[in-house]
Amino acid sequence: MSRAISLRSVSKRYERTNRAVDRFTLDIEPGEFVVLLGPSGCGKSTVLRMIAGLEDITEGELLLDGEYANHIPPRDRAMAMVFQNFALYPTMTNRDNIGFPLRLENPRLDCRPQVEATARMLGIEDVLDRYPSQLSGGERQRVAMGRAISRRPSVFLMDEPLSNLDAKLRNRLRAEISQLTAELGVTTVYVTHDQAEAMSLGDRVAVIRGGVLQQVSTPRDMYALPENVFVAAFIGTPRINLLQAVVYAPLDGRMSIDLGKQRLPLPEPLSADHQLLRIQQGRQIIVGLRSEATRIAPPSQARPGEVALTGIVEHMEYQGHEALVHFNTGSRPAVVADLESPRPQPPVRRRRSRSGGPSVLTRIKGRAMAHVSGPVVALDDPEPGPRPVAAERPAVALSDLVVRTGPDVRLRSGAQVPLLVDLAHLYVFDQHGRRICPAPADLPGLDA
Ligand SMILES: Nc1ncnc2c1ncn2[C@@H]1O[C@H](COP(=O)(O)OP(=O)(O)OP(=O)(O)O)[C@@H](O)[C@H]1O
Repeated sequence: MSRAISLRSVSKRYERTNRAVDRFTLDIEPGEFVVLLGPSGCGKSTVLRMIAGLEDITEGELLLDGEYANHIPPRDRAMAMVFQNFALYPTMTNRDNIGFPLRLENPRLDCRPQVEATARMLGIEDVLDRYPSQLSGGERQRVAMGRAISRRPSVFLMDEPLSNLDAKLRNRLRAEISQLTAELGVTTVYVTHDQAEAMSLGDRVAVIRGGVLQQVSTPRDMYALPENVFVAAFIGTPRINLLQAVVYAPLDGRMSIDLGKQRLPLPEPLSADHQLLRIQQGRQIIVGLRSEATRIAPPSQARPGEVALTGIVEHMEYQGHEALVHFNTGSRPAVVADLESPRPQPPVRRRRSRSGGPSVLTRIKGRAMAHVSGPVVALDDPEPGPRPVAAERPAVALSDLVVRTGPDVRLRSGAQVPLLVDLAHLYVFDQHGRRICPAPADLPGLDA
């Protein structure tokens, strides 16, 4: 049996802390595999533990198969949990470890057939009579999974079960978990901070930041239509290029996006999405370009919808099957709060503000607070009103645009290279980080 799980505006407050989980709402279908994804400390494990009943819910409701379940003790929820640290009993053989939940349920049961069937499913029949200390990490995690599935639970809760394993083993076990949960048809909630793992495993992925659910979508939609800049930056490798920009919309001329030293002219007639950008005229926005949205080619080779830029090669990252070229286009990257490993930024040369601008301390405080809630994007020194095109700007971070290319392309550092940007793959986020292009589906009057 597999169950439906609903979290309705669920919050968790620990003593003397802000909400670790803040009004979290999510409906999980029976048999669905949902991944909770987010940076360290965002509240993923707390959500999982509230589903398991290991953590009280401060506010809101948990429903299991539509029934109010906040008060149900963990042992009566028919759920099994797998943790990152395997959590096996060292003095028991692996056979006894797998059979333990069965014996707990019914001490007189001969659990051997069920243990052996489970072990066969996981390919660990040969190690049943050894102890956990005599196993490799991957085998140990299989035993831990065996223990979780032996009782045929109605829900699997997995908290970073692969994070203690090396990359190769992780990939293999990932595939096995996917196959196993599909075969058993058990509702699975899986916690990870690894976006690649989330994207490859989940029927749906729920991205959390600072205890707040940002978006829940299929992996494909999450990549194609991130609802905000945080999701856009969290999903995908290499990280999406996020550039500070301003919409330039003269009454009598072509609309464009001013990236600092260069502009992206919007093709005419304007698409419905691009027309909506007109109301952003003069405001700071964030342009998102994934590494595959730009290619190295001269303007003469532009296809419909492509516009020209140039970039100076900063460095190349050879990846075997492809190469990533890091360009300086004279733009200013937007800084996304709360990502685990922000792009390294070289020191930015600034003029000291004499007119009472925000102090360094205020800016640091602002960014620290953004870890808990608030804006997902930090636009350094936002300048109100339209900005003159190609005006003198403070020095920019050296590399602001990463472009994916074939492995055989050879480029010299410092070379100026023509680029074509495919505007069909242009994302625009407003100054709060919300996606405005492609326009959100719930925008009134836009059906597609
Ligand atoms: N028992 C506790 N008492 C007080 N604060 C707690 C407790 N457990 C968790 N927290 C806080 O709640 C927040 C969410 O923690 P949680 O473990 O759910 O995050 P997470 O996303 O699973 O992080 P990680 O990936 O590092 O495990 C964190 O700020 C954490 O410090």
